[in-house]
Amino acid sequence: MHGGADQGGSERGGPEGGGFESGRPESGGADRGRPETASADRGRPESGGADRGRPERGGFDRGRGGSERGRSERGGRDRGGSDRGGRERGGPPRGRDAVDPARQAAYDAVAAVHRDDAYANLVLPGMLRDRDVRGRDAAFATELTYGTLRSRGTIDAVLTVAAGREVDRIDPPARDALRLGVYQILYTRVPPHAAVSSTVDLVKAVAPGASGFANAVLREVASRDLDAWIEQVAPPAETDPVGHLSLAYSHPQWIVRAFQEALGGSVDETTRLLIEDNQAPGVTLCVRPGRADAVELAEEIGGAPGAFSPYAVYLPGGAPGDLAVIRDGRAHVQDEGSQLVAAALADAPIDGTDERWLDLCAGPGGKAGLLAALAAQRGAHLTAVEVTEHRAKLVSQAVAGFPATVLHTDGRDVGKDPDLPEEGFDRVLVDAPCTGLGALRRRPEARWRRQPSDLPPLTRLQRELLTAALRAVRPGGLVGYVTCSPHTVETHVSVTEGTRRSDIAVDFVDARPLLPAGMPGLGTGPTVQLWPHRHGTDAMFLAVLRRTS
Ligand SMILES: C[S@@+](CC[C@H](N)C(=O)[O-])C[C@H]1O[C@@H](n2cnc3c(N)ncnc32)[C@H](O)[C@@H]1O
Repeated sequence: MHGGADQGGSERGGPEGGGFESGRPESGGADRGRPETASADRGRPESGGADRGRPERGGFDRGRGGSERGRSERGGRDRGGSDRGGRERGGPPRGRDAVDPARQAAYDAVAAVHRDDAYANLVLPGMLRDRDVRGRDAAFATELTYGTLRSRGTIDAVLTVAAGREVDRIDPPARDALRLGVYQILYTRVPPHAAVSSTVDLVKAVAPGASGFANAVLREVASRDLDAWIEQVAPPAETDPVGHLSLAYSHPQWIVRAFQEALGGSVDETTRLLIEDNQAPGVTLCVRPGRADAVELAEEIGGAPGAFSPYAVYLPGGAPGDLAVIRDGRAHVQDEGSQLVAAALADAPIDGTDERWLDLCAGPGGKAGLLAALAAQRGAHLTAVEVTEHRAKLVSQAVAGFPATVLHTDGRDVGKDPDLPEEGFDRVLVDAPCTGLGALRRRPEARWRRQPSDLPPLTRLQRELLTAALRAVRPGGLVGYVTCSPHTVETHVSVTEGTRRSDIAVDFVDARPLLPAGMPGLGTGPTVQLWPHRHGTDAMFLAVLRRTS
């Protein structure tokens, strides 16, 4: 379960640290017909990306091993040839040293994700560090890893046709190497012959005997461009829009359907969202009020103040962990949407006392860090609850020095735990565990791991936590229900069901005026749904409820 500020994901080609939402890279590159997003005109480092949500292509015009060696391509076996065992015609397997370190690292990371259920954003930085892969090589390895994982749906459909067999009938090492090769051919500026020969080298190292097969398959892939392949493998947009978008923009169909429903059925907006999901997001800091100022910090580090959140600073580049401002607790890494929903709850008008704030799902502490800083300025105290021990420790670090108490307990224990009394709080945040479908751009493999079957247990928990929050807030107090998923079952349905099952009466507060004036695309209220393609933020949902009895 993840969401909110727990969105690691360095795509910066280097080890990262020092934040709750680590590394959000910027990317450059071709941008054919990419719809404008809010981020494009507000000083955030631009993310490039070609049509179809292709990840960046700029900069990586590289051949095999980082330099084109002018190798003439050897013909391999026919596509029908063996992809396992046997000795290659070109001589003995050449081993790992024939593979350049960037591609080897990308392969190892992709293989670890598929073989061991690893997370790319966790496994890759360590590999790059341990192998001393840096600079452009690290950036290349990162692009290959993230791009291949994101684009897996499209890549596998192409591979199935080019190989003449289902991808799960290709041995896993050869399959992952081929995926990396297809990605390079169809999505990057790596010259096709270099992508083919470097991938064949990789296959020789990881799947000896399959290189002839790989050579034939990749040459077939290289015979067409991405648009031509999509025309071939995707169903027609006119008769099957969801199926088409799913193949063209590499998202599972159930996720495309959920996005389209949350966007009121608009195919155009869904397309723009999917494209944005395939971009590497930039890094945003959240300054902690009272300790730093966003405009001053932006000047200090050469970044840009956020377009919407008064606490946001867009990072120009480099690893946020290197920044003194993060090390000394003046700021943390946090998506701007996460900042906005936390600040909206803190700023919502309230009658009566306003001293006891509660964050019922606080780990790893992104929103708690902001709320605790605001509480300090406003004479309030934050209680931050987290059920997972190691996350509770992260919350303690996030709120250190602020008026805050961290409870390592179950948020549903309101009324049972003496530190969580019923009617004991003026403002309560429920940043509920969710599918994280609103932050897919940060975790390249997440879209393939998540399943519709994840929804029932999550929505049950969401409703239980919301009813616990309603018990915890005093009459007249406010509850903010937040998810970093736009799936309507986790947003509107969970709020409606959670409040219906509680015998506590509530009114919806219009959340739109709680967001910065002039913020576009906030809908008809009273809830708010933020979107990557509209606001440049994660797809955060916010409902604000006032307890009336
Ligand atoms: C979406 S994340 C919260 C992100 C956090 N608010 C932030 O901004 O960093 C949800 C958190 O709720 C925690 N959680 C799950 N079930 C819980 C429960 N029953 N009580 C308290 N916390 C819970 C998860 O461990 C996870 O850390």
